[in-house]
Amino acid sequence: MDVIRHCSSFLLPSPSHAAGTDGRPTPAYALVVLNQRLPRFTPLLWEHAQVRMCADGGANRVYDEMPGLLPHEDAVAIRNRYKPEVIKGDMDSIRTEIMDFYRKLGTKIVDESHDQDTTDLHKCVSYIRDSTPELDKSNLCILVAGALGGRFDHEIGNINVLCRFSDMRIILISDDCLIQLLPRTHHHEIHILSSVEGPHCGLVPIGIPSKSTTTTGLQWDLADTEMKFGGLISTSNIAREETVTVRSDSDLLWTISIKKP
Ligand SMILES: Nc1ncnc2c1ncn2[C@@H]1O[C@H](COP(=O)(O)OP(=O)(O)OP(=O)(O)O)[C@@H](O)[C@H]1O
Ligand SMILES: Cc1ncc(C[n+]2csc(CCO)c2C)c(N)n1
Repeated sequence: MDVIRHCSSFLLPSPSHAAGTDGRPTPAYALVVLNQRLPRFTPLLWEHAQVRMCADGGANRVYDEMPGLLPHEDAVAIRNRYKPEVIKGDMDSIRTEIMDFYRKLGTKIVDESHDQDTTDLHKCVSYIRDSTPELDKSNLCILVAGALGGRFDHEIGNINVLCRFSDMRIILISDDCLIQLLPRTHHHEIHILSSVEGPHCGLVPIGIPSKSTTTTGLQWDLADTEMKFGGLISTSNIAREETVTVRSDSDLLWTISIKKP
């Protein structure tokens, strides 16, 4: 079975640091900003990304909160510089003046108010998959800012997007942690960047129980272990080694804490 290697180098500041540790190419990143308080490192994610989108009310957040994250720069200049390429959603949360502001700057607005069966994050991921020919999909990683904390129905809806697009690399990010899906179709090698993440982590079966999961590099490793809701799931685990490996017969969520500055 093929191995997928994971590394949170998008949390590191400079492109040279972010270029990977072993000569492998850095992924191409797309950023989706949701309607939640912006994580403090959103400007960094923005710089790493080749395409930046806002999900509906996420555009309010970029307009309102980006200047506060870059307090030494002029707010007007910040708002003009941090311009999403696309705003997509059912448009019931974005304020009219924000939509007008970004439209005038050239942002593409995609109104899908007719679709009340998929979330705005789902709509944005579909757009990135289907309407961004400039992005190299073989090496694409979608970073989602503001996906956690707040309303639980939104959080679980965001996690469901990981499952609905299980063949895409999508990472949900908050100030405190990140979450991604480890599909059962691959073995996984997770490079831990201990300067910015860990040690607290978790592995959780999603959808169906796992009959067998095996890991290395954790304080409480699993050895052909069963995991299920209502039984054992791995929370409050600790990443002990620079590389954590995971193999499982079912899709798992991997989560790791993000260090405070
Ligand atoms: N409190 C939250 N926690 C996590 N994600 C959120 C939260 N609020 C919004 N989001 C995410 O941001 C996206 C856009 O938010 P927005 O408020 O525009 O959604 P919405 O469609 O108006 O939701 P609703 O109608 O249920 O309030 C949502 O689809 C969701 O992915
Ligand atoms: C069974 C079921 N539950 C909830 C919704 C509502 N809903 C789900 S996604 C969405 C769009 C949010 O921007 C809305 C309103 C539905 N359609 N079907």
